[in-house]
Amino acid sequence: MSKLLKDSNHMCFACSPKNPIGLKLVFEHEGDICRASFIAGPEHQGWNGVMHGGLLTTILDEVMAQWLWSRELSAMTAEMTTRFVNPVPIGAKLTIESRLVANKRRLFLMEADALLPDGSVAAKATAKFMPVKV
Ligand SMILES: CCCCCCCCCCCC(=O)SCCNC(=O)CCNC(=O)[C@H](O)C(C)(C)COP(=O)(O)OP(=O)(O)OC[C@H]1O[C@@H](n2cnc3c(N)ncnc32)[C@H](O)[C@@H]1OP(=O)(O)O
Repeated sequence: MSKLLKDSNHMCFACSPKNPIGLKLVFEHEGDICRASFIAGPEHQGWNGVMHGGLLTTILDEVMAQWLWSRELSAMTAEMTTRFVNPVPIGAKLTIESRLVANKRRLFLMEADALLPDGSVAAKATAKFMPVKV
């Protein structure tokens, strides 16, 4: 296992429990799905009452990255697209799920969905991750 994967002092904005301004995401794995949840507070908004889209993209990115990390695959996001389908109200519990779509040559093609409490889609992302040495 890489040193990075074992490093308990990492300060990842999205996942480190030690980052004072971080999102402190926690992940669970079920079959081929990596899942996290997040409730945006007022400090996470862009438009009044609506979660900032850049932050939503950060979370989608992270949940895809964690799918790979959990399998000890070190890879960085090389490209990512987010489709914002519905606004995310402040205070609504989001469920974010990622999965591998394909492993083509050096690239991992990933996708992720952010779901609102009623199961409707808030946002969908696709991304290409490139393996890196850590
Ligand atoms: C405790 C820890 C917790 C773990 C905590 C986990 C934290 C996760 C964090 C979330 C994830 C992130 O945000 S990661 C951070 C954001 N991402 C980054 O900073 C990445 C910055 N970019 C890079 O470092 C680089 O560009 C790489 C590594 C992506 C690729 O560089 P490279 O390895 O030198 O590769 P390069 O020569 O450019 O390209 C190799 C081949 O791939 C192709 N290629 C390159 N990019 C693409 C692309 N987007 N789509 C298709 N093809 C591409 C090229 O054309 C080339 O084809 P050919 O000529 O071979 O045919």
